Amino acid sequence: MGGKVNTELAQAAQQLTVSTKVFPLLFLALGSISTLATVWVFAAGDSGYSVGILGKLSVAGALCLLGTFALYLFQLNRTLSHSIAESREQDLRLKKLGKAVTKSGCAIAILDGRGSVEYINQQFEETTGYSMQEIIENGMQILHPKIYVNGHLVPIKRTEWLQDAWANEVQTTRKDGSVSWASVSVSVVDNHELPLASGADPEPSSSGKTQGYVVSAIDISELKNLNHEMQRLALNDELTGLANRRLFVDRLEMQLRVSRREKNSIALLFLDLDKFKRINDTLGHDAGDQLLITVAERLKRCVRANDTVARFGGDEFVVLLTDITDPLSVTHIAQLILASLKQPITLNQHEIIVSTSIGITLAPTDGLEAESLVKNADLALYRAKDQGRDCYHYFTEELNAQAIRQLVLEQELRLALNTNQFSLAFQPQFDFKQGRLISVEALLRWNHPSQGMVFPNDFVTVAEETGLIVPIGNWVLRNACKQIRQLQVVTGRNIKVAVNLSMRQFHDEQLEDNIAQALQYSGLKAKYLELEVTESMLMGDVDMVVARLTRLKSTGVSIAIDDFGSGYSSLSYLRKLPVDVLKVDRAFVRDIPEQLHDMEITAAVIAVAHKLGLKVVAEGVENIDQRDFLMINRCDYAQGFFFSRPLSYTGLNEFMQRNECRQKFELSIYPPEDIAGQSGSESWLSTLPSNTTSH
Ligand SMILES: Nc1nc2c(ncn2[C@@H]2O[C@@H]3COP(=O)(O)O[C@H]4[C@@H](O)[C@H](n5cnc6c(=O)[nH]c(N)nc65)O[C@@H]4COP(=O)(O)O[C@H]3[C@H]2O)c(=O)[nH]1
Repeated sequence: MGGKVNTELAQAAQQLTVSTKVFPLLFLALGSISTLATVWVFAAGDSGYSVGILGKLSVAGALCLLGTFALYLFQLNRTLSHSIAESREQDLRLKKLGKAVTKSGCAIAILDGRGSVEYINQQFEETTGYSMQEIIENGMQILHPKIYVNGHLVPIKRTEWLQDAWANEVQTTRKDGSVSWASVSVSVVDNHELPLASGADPEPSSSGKTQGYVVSAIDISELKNLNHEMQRLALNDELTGLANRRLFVDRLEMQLRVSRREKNSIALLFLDLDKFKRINDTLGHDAGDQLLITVAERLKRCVRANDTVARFGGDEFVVLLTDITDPLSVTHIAQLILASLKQPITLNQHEIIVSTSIGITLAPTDGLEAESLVKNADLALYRAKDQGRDCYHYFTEELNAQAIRQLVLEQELRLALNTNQFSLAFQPQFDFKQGRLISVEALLRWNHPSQGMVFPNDFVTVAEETGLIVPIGNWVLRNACKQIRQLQVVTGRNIKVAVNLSMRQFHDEQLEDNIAQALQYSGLKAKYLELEVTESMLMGDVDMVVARLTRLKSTGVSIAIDDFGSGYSSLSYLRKLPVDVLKVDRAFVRDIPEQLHDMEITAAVIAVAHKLGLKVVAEGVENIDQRDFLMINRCDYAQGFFFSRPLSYTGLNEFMQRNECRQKFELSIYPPEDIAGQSGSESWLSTLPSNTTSH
């Protein structure tokens, strides 16, 4: 705008110059014409005529002269009025500009060509807390301005920012010592931008000499704080304040670059609290949170300030140890962590002790990529857990090979499901009182194209981890119901079938629908289907478990607890659960009669289960002593190699046909009141075949 005003002023000045040059020329021309006319008249010699002409010419000249003068005055007046109007307008504009600067919401400072402050506006004073006088006297450096350079806050050099179009986010310190942030921009004022003196020519921009600087700043402290908070939330774990996975991986990548450059090692420790879920479920989430906070604090105390402790979520923590010179120091820190976390923690007035498992990997020895190192440490952690928890384990190539094998297994399992490679084996369960087969347990088999028969213990864990167990489990459910219903029709006997549920299936919201569909599709009545859940699946929030079991039972099926005794549930906990059958874990039956302790436990479990109105199945009965012990202790049902190995559908059919008459006979020799003290005696059971085509 200033430039336009200057141009207009220059034009007016030029007009005035032109007018003042034209007037004397006109005057001279007219004077010359009248003089020439007079000379010519005198030369002609006719004085009377000449005087007359001369007089007329003189009058004409005088009139012309007057006219021209009047015209000149008119022109001059117009130019002057125009200039006055323009200068008023410019004055007004300048006033407006001045007001805009003084009252601006931006903090504005005007500096002279040497960078000394000449003026700051009201907003500048309010934002910084300094008066104009203080800023003029001390300069901008009193604000301790800093900017980010390569991720670090550094003071701004004076020469750095006093240049045209400089713009940056600047951190300053207010008079009260608080820190603020401003978005600052600088404009240079050249001399050609200043109002021009009358008649002066505007100079080209390049040759303009710096007359001063205008610095304008907008306070962005709030925005910056918000940004900082968002960044904190994005990079830090909200609960513990530790780095989160993103920040950790960033730091890991940075440290990998440093370690490559400086040729030193780093270590990554992956931690998982043992049985954290149980603490969370029993003491509540607030206690769980408190525990995680305490663990975070303890971990920080175990490492140096420049090491990183992060929380990946849940109860997973990761520690990055840098600049390792002695590999033993990593073991030492792992031991320190194990010991530190094992110190008692008070939660909700309960003193608890947590242990942890740690997986360790080293770079560059085990890998050079952040992603693979995290994976390595995770694999090593799994191995530490497998080894009984509360310990650390280093990553090895064997672990890696095992992980690859699992990946292959996962792909093979998917193929197996789509190409019908699964089949079922059925292991009979006998009723001691009736002396007959009353039920079978359906057991999954995988007919691997190259490895032959594969047993569930070799693939169920991977199927569970990958979630494939859900479709595989549904396949088992449908086929078990279908084949047993078929067998019921063929043999005319309404035997039951027990199907194993996996953890994932148990929590699958579709399970009830899948059960209903399997029953409907097969025509099997719900009362002939039993679901086996393991003790470990029932751990946790008792109300939730009861609700889940109640929903399952509403489909009409019965529920058995498999491997009872291997977990941590008490018999009093059991009382609350709507279950029908207890299966005593094979581990207790195995050492009967050698282990007195196991015999006592088994007898106690049977007695209490009966008190709770539950039936008891003993698993893994392999010999006559075990059978007799169980009979004497009034166990209801038995299953094991002593009676029959798992059989194919055809094998089971044959088995049932063969034993029909014998079972009738055996019924009569088993009056419950006669069995006390009969351990080791011969009975109908010893006549059952212990060798049949097994599956
Ligand atoms: N040493 C010994 N073993 C005996 C004896 N009697 C039976 N067994 C074996 O013990 C296992 C009994 O099944 P489980 O405890 O439910 O244990 C099962 C069950 O937890 C799981 N499983 C089997 N089928 C399925 C299934 O369809 N779904 C799920 N989720 N898991 C299954 O795999 C486990 C192992 O199954 P299998 O290899 O078929 O092994 C079977 C069976 O062959 C005995 O007298 N001595």
